Amino acid sequence: MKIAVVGAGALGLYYGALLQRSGMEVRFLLRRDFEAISGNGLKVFSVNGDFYLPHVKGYREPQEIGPVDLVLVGLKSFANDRFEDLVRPLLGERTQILTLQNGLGNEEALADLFGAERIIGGVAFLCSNRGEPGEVHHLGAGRIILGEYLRCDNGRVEQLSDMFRKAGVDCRAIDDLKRARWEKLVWNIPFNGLCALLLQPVTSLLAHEATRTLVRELMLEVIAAANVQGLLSPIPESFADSMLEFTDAMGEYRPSMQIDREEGRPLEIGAIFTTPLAYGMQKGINMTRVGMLETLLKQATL
Ligand SMILES: NC(=O)C1=CN([C@@H]2O[C@H](COP(=O)(O)OP(=O)(O)OC[C@H]3O[C@@H](n4cnc5c(N)ncnc54)[C@H](OP(=O)(O)O)[C@@H]3O)[C@@H](O)[C@H]2O)C=CC1
Ligand SMILES: CC(C)(CO)C(=O)C(=O)O
Repeated sequence: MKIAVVGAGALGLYYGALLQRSGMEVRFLLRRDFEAISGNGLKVFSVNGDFYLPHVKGYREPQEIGPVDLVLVGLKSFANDRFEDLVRPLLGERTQILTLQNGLGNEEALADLFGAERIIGGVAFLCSNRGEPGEVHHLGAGRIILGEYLRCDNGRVEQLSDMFRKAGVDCRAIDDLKRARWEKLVWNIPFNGLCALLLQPVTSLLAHEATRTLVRELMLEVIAAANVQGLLSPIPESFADSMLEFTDAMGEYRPSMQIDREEGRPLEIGAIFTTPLAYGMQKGINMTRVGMLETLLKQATL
């Protein structure tokens, strides 16, 4: 399988490197890291063992890559307005597009431009950061769940899961991508939002009764909005408690949105807050606390 990685940052470089190491032909669309990677290859520092790829195919323009079998999208969602320029030149008649971005609306944006039947979504439970040009740091986790954007035959998602598993990624196919996306938001909305706002790690929120309660209330709002979206099965309220326990075990973790704010980068407020709020409103659910958090984040990053 010939794969193009569009959005070759913390997530795209990490998964792309694993796929190349397992024998796939991977072509990376590079910007900041073009010279470093084209000249000296890619170093992966990983909790599962470091490795080095001396020869990596890097390109500055998608036209130089041409049509591939799979486009792996790892852009931050605020760059989705570049889909047309960056993805179109990579498409052949049967090219599949897999987005591993966080939040809602990414599959829809790709489907509107390139056709819904091409689109596959993946929810990545990964902690990776960029390093110096030519380096990526995998700090933990890495599991992916994959689902079709249109609910139909799951065959090709099973094949992609198999490809990721052969590359060493814990990966499985699921029937309800929409449910998986909302489940991830149950974590991302309170923790990414509050940690980015306060510039404090998850432990600060969990240590105090009042902020722990606020996190849980935000989670319950997200679950209520999720459960009117036509999921195959509802998300139980107990999911909020399991997410709190999961986070208790994470220690001083700083969510990606907090790191982005600390480093002065734009935040993915649209995909993680604005679009879920709109989907809730369309079905009559007003997530008031989530709306307040969205407003505060926008104010804080003006
Ligand atoms: N990192 C993680 O652990 C996880 C990330 N995610 C999600 O994955 C997505 C990607 O996140 P992450 O990898 O952390 O983000 P990064 O900012 O590290 O990577 C984004 C990449 O996109 C590239 N890019 C942006 N615009 C262009 C363009 N016009 N042309 C070419 N390349 C471009 C950037 O280029 P340049 O090199 O020039 O900066 C960068 O390499 C997000 O939606 C995030 O929420 C989900 C789970 C975990
Ligand atoms: C759930 C978690 C911690 C890992 O994927 C995450 O999504 C993040 O840091 O943004």
